[in-house]
Amino acid sequence: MIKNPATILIIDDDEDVLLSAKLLLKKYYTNIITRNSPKEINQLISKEHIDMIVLDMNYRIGFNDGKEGMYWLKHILNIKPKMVVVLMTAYGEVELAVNAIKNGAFDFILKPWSNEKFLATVHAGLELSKSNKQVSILKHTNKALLENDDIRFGPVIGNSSAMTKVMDVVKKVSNTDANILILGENGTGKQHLAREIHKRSSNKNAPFIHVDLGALSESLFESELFGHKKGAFTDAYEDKPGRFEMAENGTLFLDEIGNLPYNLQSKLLTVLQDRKVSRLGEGIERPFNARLLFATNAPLNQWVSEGKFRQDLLFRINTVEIEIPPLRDRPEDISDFVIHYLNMFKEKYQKSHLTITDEALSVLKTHNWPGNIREIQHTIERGVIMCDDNVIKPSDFNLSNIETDNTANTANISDYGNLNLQEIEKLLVKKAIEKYDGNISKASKELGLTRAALYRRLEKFNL
Ligand SMILES: Nc1ncnc2c1ncn2[C@@H]1O[C@H](COP(=O)(O)OP(=O)(O)OP(=O)(O)O)[C@@H](O)[C@H]1O
Repeated sequence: MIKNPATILIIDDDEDVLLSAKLLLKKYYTNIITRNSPKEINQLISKEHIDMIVLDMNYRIGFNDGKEGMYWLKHILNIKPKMVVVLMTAYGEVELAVNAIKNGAFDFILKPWSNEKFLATVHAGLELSKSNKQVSILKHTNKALLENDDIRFGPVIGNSSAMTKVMDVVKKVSNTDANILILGENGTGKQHLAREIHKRSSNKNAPFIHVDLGALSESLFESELFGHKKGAFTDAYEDKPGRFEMAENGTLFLDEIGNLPYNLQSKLLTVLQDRKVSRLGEGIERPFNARLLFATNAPLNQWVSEGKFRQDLLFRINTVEIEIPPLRDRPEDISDFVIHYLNMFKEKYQKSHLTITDEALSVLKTHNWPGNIREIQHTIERGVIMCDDNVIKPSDFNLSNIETDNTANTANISDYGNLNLQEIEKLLVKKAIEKYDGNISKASKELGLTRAALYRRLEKFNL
C-alpha cells in the first residue's frame, strides 16, 4: 500500500499508547514521531516539518485535570497558529476536551480508542493541514503577483492637462465603491488605469482580478465568471470558484465589456443587481463583495441606440465614466513616455550608455501613434534593441512604413471615405493582415496590439 506523505508527532507518557498509535498510523503515513514528554516540542516543531500533533492531556501520575495538555496546546498554537493538534483524553474528561477545542484544538480522541475513529480523526486533521498549507501558498502567490503587477504596471505617466483631468477623477473615485466604466482606444491604458484605481483604494491588498471578456467564448463565460460545481459539464473535473469569488474584498475588472454577447448581458445585469453569484450546476447563491470596474473601446451609447447593448446594463456599469484620450491628442505626454521607456529598456538590455538623436526624438514626437501607449512602448523597445553604437537613430524604430507626418495622416484618413471609427479600425486591421500575408505577430506589432487583441478584432470584424 502506498503511504500518504505526512509527518505526525504523537506525545504521551504511556509507552504502550505510543507504540500502538505508531503501529496503527505507520501503515498509512510516511513519518510517525513519538515522544513520552512534551518537553521537546519547541525543538521538534522548529526543526521538523510536522503536519499534525496528537497530544495527551495529562503527564503527571495522579493528575487528570488536563491542565498540562491545555498549557502545551496553547504553547504550540502560540508558536505555530495553524498547527493541527488532536488531543487524547480518557473517558470522563470529555468536558475538558471540549474546552480544548474552544482553545484551538482540532478534535479529540477518547482512550481507549477505536482504530477506525482514530484513523478518521487523523485523516480529517491532515486534510485541514493540507488546505491550511494551500491557503498560505495562495496568499504568498497572490502577494507575489501583486508585487509583480506593481512592477509591470508602474505609475501612470503623463502630465498633460488631459491626463491631469483624468487623474483628478481617479483620485475622487478610487476609494468609493462606485462602478466605473473606463473608455479609450486600444492601448491608451485602460487596464493600467483600472489597476491604478485599485492601488489607490482601501482594498489594495486584496486581489485585482482581470477578465478579458473578449477572449472568453460564450460557453466558457459563465463558468469563468461564476464558477462551477464538479460534474456541471464534461470538463468540470473539480469544484471551481469563478472570478467574482476570487475577487472577494478586492477589485474585479471586466475588460472589453462591449464584447459581451447580448444574451449574456441580462445575466450579468442580474448578478450586478443582486450582488450574488451561483456556480454552474450548484444552485446555491453566494453573495460577493468586490469592487467592479469595466472598460471598452466600443461606442456603447451608440450600440444602445442600435440595440446591440442593453441600456439597463450600461446604466449599471457607468456610475462614473472616465475617458482616456488617445496619445495623439496629448502630445505633451510623449516626452515623458520616451524617457520612461528608454530608462526601462536601457536597464532591461543593459545599455546604460544609450542616447537618442534629436532627429529620432522628433520622429517620436510627430508620429500619430494609432496604437497609443502600447505602440510607443514597443517602438522604443525596438529602438533600444536595434541601435548600433549606443545611439538611437530614426531608422532604428522602423516607423518608416507608418506615416510620421501629420499631413500625410490626415490625407490618409480622408481616403477612408467616412470617419466611422469601427469602419476605420476594420480597414486598418485588414490592411495590416494583407501587408504581412496573414502573419499575426507582425500585423499585431504594427497595429500596436497584442496578438490576442488582434485575434479578437479578426473575429469581431469577421475577417
Ligand atoms: N499612463 C500610462 N503610464 C504608464 N504606462 C502606461 C500608461 N498607459 C498605458 N501604459 C502601458 O501601456 C500598455 C498598454 O496599456 P493597457 O493594456 O492598460 O491598455 P488598454 O487600453 O487596456 O489596451 P486594450 O484596449 O488593447 O486592452 C501597458 O503596458 C501599460 O502598462
